Amino acid sequence: MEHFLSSLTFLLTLFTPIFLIFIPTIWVFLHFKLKRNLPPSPWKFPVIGNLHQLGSNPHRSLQTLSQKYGPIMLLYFGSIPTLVVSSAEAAQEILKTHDTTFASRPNLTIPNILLYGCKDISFSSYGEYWRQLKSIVVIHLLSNTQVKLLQNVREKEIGRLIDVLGENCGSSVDLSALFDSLTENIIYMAALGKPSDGELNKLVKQFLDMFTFFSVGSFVPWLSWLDHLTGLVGRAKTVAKEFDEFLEGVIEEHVAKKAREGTKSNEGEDFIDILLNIQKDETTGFTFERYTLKAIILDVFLGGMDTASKSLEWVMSELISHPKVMKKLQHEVAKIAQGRSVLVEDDLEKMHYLKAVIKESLRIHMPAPLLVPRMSTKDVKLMGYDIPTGTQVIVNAWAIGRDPTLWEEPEEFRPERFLEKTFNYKGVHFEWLAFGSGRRGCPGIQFGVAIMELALANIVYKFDLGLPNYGVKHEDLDMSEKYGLILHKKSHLLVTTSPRF
Ligand code: HEM
Repeated sequence: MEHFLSSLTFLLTLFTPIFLIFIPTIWVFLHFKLKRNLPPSPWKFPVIGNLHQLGSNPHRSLQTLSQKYGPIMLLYFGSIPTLVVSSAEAAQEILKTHDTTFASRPNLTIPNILLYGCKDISFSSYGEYWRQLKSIVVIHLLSNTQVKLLQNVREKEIGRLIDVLGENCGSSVDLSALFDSLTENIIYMAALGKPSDGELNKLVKQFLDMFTFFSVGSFVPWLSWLDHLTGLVGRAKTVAKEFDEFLEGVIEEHVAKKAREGTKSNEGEDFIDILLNIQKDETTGFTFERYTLKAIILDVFLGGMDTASKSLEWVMSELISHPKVMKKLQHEVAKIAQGRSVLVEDDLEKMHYLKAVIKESLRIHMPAPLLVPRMSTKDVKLMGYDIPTGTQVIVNAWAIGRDPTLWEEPEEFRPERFLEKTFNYKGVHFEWLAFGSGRRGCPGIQFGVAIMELALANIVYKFDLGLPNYGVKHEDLDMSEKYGLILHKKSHLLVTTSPRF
């Protein structure tokens, strides 16, 4: 009995403090958790959360879910709480009012491996490192002046595309593939100072493809070993190593050339030259390592490669499906060309309808329909809801671009609506977010738009475009989408061309 009592006393002495500390803590935790006003959520499965609800076209599935749960909803991508925003008002809260709180990026497996531990601009966390990189890119690589300096590269490559179309008049040509080569060539020349070749193309394609693979570890961290088991991590490491060796080679070539020729003038310098200059110049205030330089170049491929070409593919498909719009556009460009054989960049300023056509196409077919995911870095109150730190945020810009409360007959391709609106590309109008907005907004707008406008103007000026005679009417052109790194057409756009003069 005495032994029993002493054991009891011992247990009470041990557990009483534990109860006294833990029970109130658990109570406080539950109280606040239950009291937190979280956004509405659909029912979720254990482990995978709501991932099964994303389907093959997440922008569409999320739009459908938002029609039921509202413009701010909380989903779980595996164990990662993910806020999905589908109205212009909510997007403004994220991208403007609370921009700094949502300016970080989630930690994802593939970008981590491919981009030197996310040491690039697109995926690095918000902070001083990212700020420096973004300034370098905005001031030195993608500024208006720099984009203007690349005018001859664009004109040459677009001239080549026009020649191919001219040589193939009457036969079926794969316009999607031609747009891909056009942007590839321009990006390679701008970034590396050399034209594309088969090997490099293969490498870049492998690199971009890696971003489309699903990594379990990004969403269910305790299952990250599965990414090793499936070979995903191994494959990503191989691609990263091959690309790194390639970039090292190109950078060394640039260093050797500079040592041979000295710095005569800045003319004709590519992005690697410019970055090497900044790295050497102590007065710029930027110090960075070799891996940062390589990560920036990779970002140029990542951000620039498919965005402009797939946007051109969509806009041309819309024009072929809407002959009246095509005629109106051809009328505008012909009036400005006044019989000259080619249109140059100075002509573009006056082409208001052309700009409206491109904006309308970007509204319906946003290349990055869900922008790039962001992450909250502190607790914040958003439109009455409590959003905890570490929540991933997805802005469904595609759904906002088709919101019937913002756009009359949103499914209709009607460029005229952009003649009435004074929308620019900079993301200050939250109902149209093709390039994102705020601190993490796209720095490549001028670069991308310059390619699209000049290519489109010259193609429609020189040629009438039709569909190969397979019995498909222009209004029945297949417009199905394929979701990927960039939203593109499921089937390539095959066309026939005939000269207009
Ligand atoms: C039609 C052309 C393009 C479209 C539609 C486009 C669209 C976008 C979008 C939607 C974002 C995410 C913005 C956000 O999260 O708010 C983005 C980010 C970015 N884009 Fe573009 N882009 C285009 C061209 C380019 C080009 C040509 C480059 C570079 C050469 C580029 C480089 C980047 C980079 C580096 C970021 C990440 C910015 C950051 O995280 O701070 N983009 N782009």
